[in-house]
This record gives sequence, structure tokens and C-alpha cells, in this order.
Amino acid sequence: MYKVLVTDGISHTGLKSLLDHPHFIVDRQPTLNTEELKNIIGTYDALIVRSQTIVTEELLQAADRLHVIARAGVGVDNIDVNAATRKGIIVINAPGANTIAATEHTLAMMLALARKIPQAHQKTAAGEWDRNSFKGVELYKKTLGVVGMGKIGTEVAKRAKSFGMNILGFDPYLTEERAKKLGITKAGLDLIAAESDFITVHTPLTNDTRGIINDEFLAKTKKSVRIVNCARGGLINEKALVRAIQSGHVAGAALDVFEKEPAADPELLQNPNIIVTPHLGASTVEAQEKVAQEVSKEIIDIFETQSIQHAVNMPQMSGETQAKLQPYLLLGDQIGQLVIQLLKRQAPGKINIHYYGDLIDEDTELLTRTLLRGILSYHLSDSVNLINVLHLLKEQGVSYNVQKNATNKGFANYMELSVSQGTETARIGATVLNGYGARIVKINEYRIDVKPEKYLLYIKHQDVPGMIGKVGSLLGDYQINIGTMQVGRAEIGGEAIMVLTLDKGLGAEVLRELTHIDGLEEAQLLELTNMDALEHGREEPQKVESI
Ligand SMILES: NC(=O)c1ccc[n+]([C@@H]2O[C@H](COP(=O)([O-])OP(=O)(O)OC[C@H]3O[C@@H](n4cnc5c(N)ncnc54)[C@H](O)[C@@H]3O)[C@@H](O)[C@H]2O)c1
Ligand SMILES: O=C(O)CC[C@@H](O)C(=O)O
Repeated sequence: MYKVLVTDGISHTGLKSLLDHPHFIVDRQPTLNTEELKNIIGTYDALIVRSQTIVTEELLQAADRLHVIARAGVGVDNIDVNAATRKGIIVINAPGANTIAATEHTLAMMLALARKIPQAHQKTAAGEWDRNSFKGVELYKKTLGVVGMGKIGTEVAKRAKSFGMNILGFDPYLTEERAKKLGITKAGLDLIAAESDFITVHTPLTNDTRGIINDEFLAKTKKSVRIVNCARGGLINEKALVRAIQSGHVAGAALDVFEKEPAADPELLQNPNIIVTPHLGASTVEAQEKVAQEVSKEIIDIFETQSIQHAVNMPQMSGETQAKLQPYLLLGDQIGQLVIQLLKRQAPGKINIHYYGDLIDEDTELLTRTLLRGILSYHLSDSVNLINVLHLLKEQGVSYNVQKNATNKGFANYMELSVSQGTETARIGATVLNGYGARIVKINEYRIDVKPEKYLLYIKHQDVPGMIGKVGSLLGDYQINIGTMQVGRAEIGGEAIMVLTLDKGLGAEVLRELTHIDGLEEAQLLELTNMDALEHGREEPQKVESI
């Protein structure tokens, strides 16, 4: 059973798939304080939060079992993602599930700002019939500057166009072609400042975007500009905004998000030209159901099938790419494990990965992480996973290099992994053969054809007659059944290797006896101890013996 802790107000209906699932226990605790959360987090496998719960490094230190943190929404700025990554915890979100809600809230705020609706409502509700103080402005034929043309920015732009607005869009990823298709103008920040009657921000809060609307920017804006922020507090420098409104340069602002939440600054909250909502952008029945549904489904997928779609600390890939890469991922983990054993269990110093043939057209980042995890897992066991593997490599001072090559090395797809320490290098080449499955086709400089199995006996020997018989007979004496046997040699009569798949493992005694055979130089049992786990998603510690 997996235990899931749900903090913050998350839609009950949206959590249904988790609540009904026989493998999950869901615990809803929306009112925990930091200390209470820290005291109980150690017993949970997954945590679902909205924006209120702050997931700090300190909290994560107590999260011994935590495998997934799910943000039922988009922004993950309430989660210390780096600390989660270091701990190997997957952080997922639900991008897109609240796009429409946030878009509609932005438009509602823009219209309310233009027509002073909250101010008019307040006075009218208080019994005053004032038809003179609330003359607004129209959106029609006005220019809207959209900073951040991602999902929400784009939807806002589309809807604002239907009001007859001219749209200027700024986003490093906005191409001329997409701008043209949307019927908007691709602009820089300076043009947005100079031309816009309304400006709305829709970027995440990053080092680059913090204070993107500041004194300097506001000084370049048109007089009477109106500003909307339904993205993240901190994108607008609040002090600068208040100054610009007080001076009469900026006509007003509509804010759903604040530098500090809950917002308390009276200069903002009591300013007659600023309208505010308490971070309600995503607060619709539909959006809340959808974010909860999406993260629930993904949590089930992660624990039940290891498929991850929306991790913010993992490479993203489509389901189609994931399905295509699946056989390579399994093989990648296996050759990662084997290559480090071939290096005689030394810690890796340098790792080289080469992809050839069909693989060069795929997004191989996840495959690379899988290979690297296979290597590191020998020494670090299950503390290494696809999330923290790059961090751990860096921490261990291990460098890795990935190259893609269009030549096919005789196979439709081929990957080669080499690991070095000092002057020693171990190398494995592998492929997935259409209709036949995974094969190891190279070990060091020797060509071979071996299907990866749980127990592989690797023997280095002189290429002399009788060697196969002697090895077979000794293993027979110990009741060790041989599944397959493959030999590879560089030249007749020179050095050669033999790789046998065995039905069971063998101990140091057998290995020692093998090395007593004349002409047999080295015998090593290579063991893939997580074969079952790889297929079913659990990992077990590894054990290897060699002589
Ligand atoms: N108020 C709410 O309740 C609410 C609800 C949903 C989302 N949000 C917030 O809205 C924002 C946008 O969400 P989204 O789903 O559209 O995200 P998104 O990732 O689809 O889009 C963000 C866009 O910002 C762009 N960007 C990044 N840095 C930039 C920069 N320096 N200048 C210009 N553009 C830059 C990116 O290229 C990207 O296209 C996020 O901050 C999100 O957290 C708020
Ligand atoms: O959970 C919320 O209500 C806030 C959501 C929003 O800020 C987001 O980034 O998705």
C-alpha cells in the first residue's frame, strides 16, 4: 500500500481515482502547520499540495519514504525542487489543467479594472447610487502587451483579440511564425512598454522575471497604462507599482498574486486604483477537479507502471517516445550495471555514451539517465534514481559525455557505453533487434551476441582447443546449468572471451576453480539483480562476485 498525504484544499471529486484505488491510502490533512507536517511526513510515499503548503529542504529531510510531490496546479515555487531532486523525489505538476481558469480570471480582472466594477459594486452595495465616479475605458482598439506567451498568455491573447484589441506578445520562445498564426505582433519589452494600454504578465517567477515590471520598465510605459498580474507575485515590484499609481502615471492595476501571500500591504490593498483577489486564478470547480484528477492519475501511474508525464525535475517526453524507448531503457539499465562490474567494481571516473542509428533521432535524455543510474546503482544502491542521478554524478566528480553518430555500426540501433577509471576501461555495446529483443553485441573489443540474463559468467581466456569443454564440465560438476554460451575473439589463437548465461549464480569457490583451468585468465560472475524489479518497478540491492 502507498500512503498519500493531501494538504491544502484539493477537490475531493478530483481525487476519486486515488481514493478508490486498492493500493493507495489517502490521508487528507488540510490544516496542518509546518511542525505537524514535519512530524508526519516520514510515513508517506506521496504528497499532494496546492500553493499553500511550503515544501522546504528541512521538511524533505524528514520525508524518508517520499517518492513523489504533486503540485495540483502549475507553479512549483512553493516547493524546493532542487532539494527534492537531491533526494531523488519526483516533483510533478498539472500544467494546462487550470489554464482556462487562469485565462478567464485574467480577462475578468482586466474588464473589472477597465470598468472599476469592484469599486462600483462596493459603493452600490453600501446604498449609494453614484453614476459619476466610475467612468471606465474600453478594451476595443486598445493595445494589450502580453509578457509570457505560454499556455495562459496565449489563451488570454486569443480572447483579447475577440474584444478587438491589438496584441503585442513577448516571450523568448515566441516565433514570428506562431505570432503570425495567432494574429499578434511579436515584440520586445521596450515596445510593449511604449505601446500598450494594458499589460498582463504570464511568466513563471524566475531570476530573470523577478521584478520584470519595475521602476525602469514603468518609466517607459504609456501614461494611463493598466497592469494585470494573475501569474506570480514578484513579477511586479509592488513598491514601484504603488509609486507609479500614486504619481498618476499608471491608471490602475489588477492583482491576483502578491510578493507575499496572504497579502497584507495596505498601500496595495486599500489603493482605490488597485483591484485585488486572493490568488483565485485557478479557483474554479472545473480547474480544481481537473488538477486533482491529473495528479491523482499520474501518482497511480508512477507507482503502478513507472510512467511519468509531468515531472518538473525529469526530462519530459511524449507517451509515444516513452513507448518507443521502453526496450532501450531496460537494456540501458542492464548494460549500466554490467559495465561497472566489468570495471571490477571500481568507482567510475569517466563515462562515455555513444548512440548510433535510429537512436540518434530520439530524445535520449531519459535513456542516458537510465544508463547512468545503472552504473551508479552498483555502489549507491537504490539511493540513486532517474531524478537525482545527474546530481549524484556531479557530487561524485564523475564526468560523462554523450555523442550521437549517424553511422549504424551494422545495427539499426546501437548504443555503446564505456566507463573508465585511471588507465582501465570497460565497454559494452548493445542493440535491440527487431523481433528478437535486447542483445549485448560487444564486450570490450570483442564481438558477441548475448541476451542479458540475471546471471552471466564472463570468462577471459586463451583461444585454445578444449576450453569450452573444460568450463562446461566444471560447471556441470557443480550442478550449474548453462543456458547459452557465446565466444568472441579478436584473432585466432589470441585472447578470447566466453559469456555464459546460467540458471543460477555461483560462488567464489567455483570462480577460483575456473581460474585454475590452463589458459583461463579471468572469471567473473556478472549479476543483474533487479531484472524482475525493472519490469515491475522495484529495485533490489546488487551483489557480485569475481575472481
Ligand atoms: N493565479 C493563479 O492562480 C495561476 C493559475 C495558473 C497559473 N498561474 C501562473 O501563471 C504563469 C503562467 O502559466 P502557464 O501555464 O501559462 O505557463 P507556461 O509555462 O505555459 O508559460 C510561461 C511562459 O513564460 C515564458 N517566459 C519565461 N521567462 C520569460 C521572460 N523572461 N520573458 C518573457 N517570457 C518568459 C516561457 O517561455 C513560457 O512560454 C505561471 O507563473 C503560473 O504559475 C497562476
Ligand atoms: O492552487 C492554486 O489555487 C494556485 C494555482 C496557481 O497558482 C498555479 O500556479 O497553478
